[in-house]
Amino acid sequence: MPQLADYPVIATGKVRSVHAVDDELLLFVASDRISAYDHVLSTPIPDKGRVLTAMSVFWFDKLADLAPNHLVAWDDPRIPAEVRGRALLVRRLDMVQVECVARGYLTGSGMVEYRETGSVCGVPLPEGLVEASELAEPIFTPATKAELGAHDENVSFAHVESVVGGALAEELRARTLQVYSAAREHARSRGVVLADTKFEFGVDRAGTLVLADEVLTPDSSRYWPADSYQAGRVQPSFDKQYVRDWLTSAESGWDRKSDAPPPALPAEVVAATRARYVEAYERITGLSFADWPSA
Ligand SMILES: N#Cc1c(N)ncnc1-c1cnn(Cc2cccc(F)c2)c1
Repeated sequence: MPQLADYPVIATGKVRSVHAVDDELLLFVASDRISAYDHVLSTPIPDKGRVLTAMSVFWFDKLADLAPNHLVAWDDPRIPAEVRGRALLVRRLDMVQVECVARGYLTGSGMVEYRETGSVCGVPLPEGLVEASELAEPIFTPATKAELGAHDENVSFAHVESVVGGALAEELRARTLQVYSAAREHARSRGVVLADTKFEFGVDRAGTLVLADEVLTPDSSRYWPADSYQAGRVQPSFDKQYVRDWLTSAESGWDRKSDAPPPALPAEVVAATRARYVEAYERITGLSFADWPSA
């Protein structure tokens, strides 16, 4: 049985990494680390990596007719036992260097840009929109990948065309909006608002556009509880609100405007956050997390 150390690291993020298995295959590993307020917290959330991996697998399968994806296997002897359940065997692609974001609601960096310019990524929007307003149609708001720790930079469609060419830019936009719309409809039927999401694509040897990275996880998307949705205020995050509320409470003793790193999370916040990740998975998939493989 292989060890994770046998597979050289080819990419690392705040909470995940990509390792080389052979010329054709990579191992995509999700950790239990959680980030909040642009900090990776010192306290892991048990099973977060497994829940997010299970969610990607569900969505890859659900959306396979709309978009070919890079998933090869999630339970395979080439996956080291130590990361079983939180690692995916994926095929190596030529990655497109554009963060493909779809937004059905106005929040985050989109809201900031709208307040300043009345548009997002050059897409003009109606006047009078407020925090968390639902958009009449979802919009493609691409970004360029920032260095580790910095925020991605929103760019225009014309910029994407200049980077990848007109045809591929149009295909990225069309596929991003198509997959977001299908996922959003399913999530809404399960009582969850999929406000926005970020896809990464690659191109295979045949020149086919392939959905890669993680997809439609709470780390790559904003999920809000539908029953408390109300435009005009910042919505509670389905998965991270307990962490955010504790970190900004007097109890934590932390000042998010300071340079100090966030304190360790209390056990009850960790447990409640783990439960929210499992709840998100089970509500969206209708499956039991207990059936998902583990180390
Ligand atoms: N997925 C995928 C993939 C693929 N199927 N083929 C080739 N390269 C990649 C690949 C390389 N880096 N990233 C982004 C990235 C950065 C940092 C950490 C991460 F986990 C992931 C994606």
